[in-house]
Parts: sequence; C-alpha cells; structure tokens
Amino acid sequence: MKGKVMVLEDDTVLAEQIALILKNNEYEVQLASNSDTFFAQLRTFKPDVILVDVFLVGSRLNGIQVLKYIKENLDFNYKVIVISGEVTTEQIRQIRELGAYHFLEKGPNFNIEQLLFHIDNAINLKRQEEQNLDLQIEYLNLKRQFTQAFPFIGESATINKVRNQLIKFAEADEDVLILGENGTGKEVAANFFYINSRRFGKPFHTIFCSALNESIIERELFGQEKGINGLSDRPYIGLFEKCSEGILFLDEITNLSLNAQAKILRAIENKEIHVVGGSVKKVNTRLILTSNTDIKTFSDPSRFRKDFFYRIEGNIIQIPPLRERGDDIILLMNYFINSYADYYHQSDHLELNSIKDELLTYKWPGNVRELKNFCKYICINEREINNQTILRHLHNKMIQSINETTTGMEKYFYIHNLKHSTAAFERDYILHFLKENNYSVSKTAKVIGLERTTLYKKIKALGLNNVLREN
Ligand SMILES: Nc1ncnc2c1ncn2[C@@H]1O[C@H](COP(=O)(O)OP(=O)(O)OP(=O)(O)O)[C@@H](O)[C@H]1O
Repeated sequence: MKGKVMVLEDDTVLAEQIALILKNNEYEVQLASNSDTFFAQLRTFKPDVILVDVFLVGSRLNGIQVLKYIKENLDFNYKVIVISGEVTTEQIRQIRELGAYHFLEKGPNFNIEQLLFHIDNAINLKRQEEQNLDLQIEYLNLKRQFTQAFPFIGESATINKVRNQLIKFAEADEDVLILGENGTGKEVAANFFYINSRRFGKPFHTIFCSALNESIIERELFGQEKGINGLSDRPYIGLFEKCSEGILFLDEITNLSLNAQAKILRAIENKEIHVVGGSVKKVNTRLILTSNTDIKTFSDPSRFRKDFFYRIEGNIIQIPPLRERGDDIILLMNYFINSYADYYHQSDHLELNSIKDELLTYKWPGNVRELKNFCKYICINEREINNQTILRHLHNKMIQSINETTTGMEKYFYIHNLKHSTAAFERDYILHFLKENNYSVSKTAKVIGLERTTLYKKIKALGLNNVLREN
C-alpha cells in the first residue's frame, strides 16, 4: 500500500472512478460526499492525502471551508489537493493561502496521470517531513539527556561570560583552548561546547594527552594501515578520522611533546592526516584543548609550540576558580546536595544563603570537584543535613587545610570568626591530649579536666570520631 487517500466529492460517479484508479495504483481510499461524513470519517481513516472538490452540493461546508477548518483546527499533517472546475481567481488565492498542497483544474486538461503524480509527490513529502520531525525529536532528546548528564551550573557574571564565549566559538565552529585550575569544570565546558555546536550528535572523543606516549601517538591520532609494524590484518582508525565531522577533546594538551603538537597542528591546518604506513586522508575534525596550567606556559617554547599558540590564541577561554564565582557556590551546593541527598536519604530544605560568607571564607583549592566531594561526604555521613551540619564539616575542612600549611598560633588567625577559631583551637587541643593518652577518652577527660561524657560530646561535635575509630 502506497498510502491513504480520502476523496471529498459530491459527484459520486466521478468519485467512484477516481477511487478505482487509486486502488489499482495501490492506494487505500475512503470516499465522502459531504463535509459532515468527511469529518466523521477523517480521524479514524487518517489519510495521507485529501482530494477535495470546491463545490459540494448538499454539503454544509464547501471545499474551501473544509480546507480552512483542517488547517486551523487539526494538527495532523494532511496534504490537501483541491480539484475543481469553476473557481474564481480569488478562490485560487484563498486555496493557496490556506496551504493546500496543490490545486488541480477539472477542465479539459485534467488527466488522471497528473493527479497520481501529485498524490505520489504529496505522500513522499509527507513521509519526509515526518522523518525529519522524528530526527528532530531524537536530536532534541539526545541533547536533553546530554545536558542532564553534564549540567553546567552557575549564573555568576564570570560563568555567564564563559558560557557566552563557548556558545560563540561553538557556533562559529572554531577550535578552542580552555584553561582553568584543576576541578574548575573544563570538561563540563567542553561538553557544553559540544552540545551547542553544529557537530552535536557526531562523534565526540576525549583523550588524556598524558596517556599518549611517543611510541603510540601517531597511530592513536592518525591511524595505521593494515600489516604495518607486523601488526593486525585490519587498518587501525585514528582519533582524527573517527572524529571527522565531530569533535576531538585533547585533555591536558601541554602533556604532549612538541613533536606531537607539530603533527596535530599540521592536521588542523591542512585538514588532512598521514596514516602511518600509507595514505593521506582528508579530515574535518574540530579540537577542544584544555590545560590546568597558566597561560604563561603557552608562551614558553619548551612547553608549547609558538606556531600552535598563534593558531589558537584568539580562542582561549579561561574558567575562573570557584572562589571567584560568588553566589554560584550556593547554586552548586544546592544542586550537589539535592542530587546526593536524593540518592542517600531525604534532606531538609536548605537555606544556604545565610551561610554564604562562611562558605566563601574557605578558598576551595580543588574548586568544583572539591565542593562536589564535600557535599557527597556530608550526604553519606549525616542523617539530617542542615546549615549546622554543613558548617561543622566546613569548619573541619578549614582546620585540616590550615594544619597542612601553617604552624603555631598564626593558623587560628586565618579563621575570621571567633567561634570557628576557638573550635579550631579546641580541636587541636583535644587531639593533642587524645594522642598523648593513647586515644583513651576517659584518661584524656581526666587530664584536661572535663567529664567523660562532655569530652565525648565535644569529640563528636568537632568531627573527631573518625580519629577514635581509626586508633
Ligand atoms: N559548573 C558546573 N556545574 C556542575 N558540575 C560541575 C561544574 N563544574 C564542574 N563540575 C563537576 O566537578 C567535577 C570536576 O569537573 P571537570 O572534570 O569538568 O573539571 P576539570 O577542570 O576538567 O578538572 P581537571 O583539571 O582535573 O581535569 C566534575 O564531577 C563535574 O561534573
């Protein structure tokens, strides 16, 4: 069956003739002689094409009114072909404006071949439109899934600027270099670039440059013909070819040797690769490069090729560290805690704004990754999450980090909060005497003049239970 055709025609003899020819040409046909029976059958029959006469004797609506109703009220993709003998120029204009697929005159020039030709084309067009719509829906679903899997949280001015730059370069189909400290979200940014590029849906591969040593680099990037170096009876497809039309993400580009950088530069400049042991192939591969080093590294010719840098220097995106993103810390924390809390247990509604200053006192050297792991740790270790529990863990984190870098009284001055600073001192003090007394709570309590239960409560509040458990 080629498709379904519904015929609205008051001349029943003509209608039967058309139906016979259509059936002989493998169409399924439904006839109606007036608008009421037509609409009564339309929804169940679901035609691909509707043939409609303009003048319909004994019908409530004429053909043009039927066409108007279909276009204005029904969202199904019907293709309407209007056939009529006596129409005015004004009616033809109306038929066109109402979006009929075609108008055919019944006059002496009317022939059935012509009708079949237009029905065939209308059905092909409809199928194509449906296919395109399916592809569009599939594409949008993929985009939604990808965006959910790699959320890019943040509304601060600096992050919005990064987002705009990424969109601009992605839309312009440019190679980019993304710089930022560890854990700032360079991979998140790379995924955002991909989602917003016209290459979305095409291959996207990530390679950690430190994993590419000199002996395998050419094969991995550019591929190898079969039988070369006594290897394999099949050609090896390199990443540049795999990602042709798509994106190759080279993570930590400065870990590549200058020699390897030269080969990559050649590949993007000439848009071709030299497969090991053989042919030259054309490729159209977009590159996202990242590095956690300072921009200065790129002007050091012993780390990065100058010619490569000149090629990319206009397309550098700097991801700011978390400590420079202001309120984003609240958005990120809410997001992480909610997603982990969903996973482990229910949490109360968090009002993180009231502890924002304290959250920002800590510098988060590990950036978003550190914040994410911090949230996960709290969600795993706390039954109930509220600002107090968060502050307690933050506080321990601050003390730990200060202990790692500072000695003497000075370290307490880093905490600009008397309560926290006192707690830091208490923690060090209790730890010192616990150690001296072999981690016995009773002995330590005696030595420092506290009730055993009071000391126990303090140990818990200061998050020192782990120390007891481990010793
Ligand atoms: N803006 C953000 N929104 C949501 N999650 C983020 C964001 N930025 C980073 N993350 C999360 O933080 C973690 C670290 O991010 P990512 O791996 O992108 O950082 P990176 O800069 O590439 O790190 P590295 O330098 O170590 O390679 C990931 O789990 C990521 O999902």
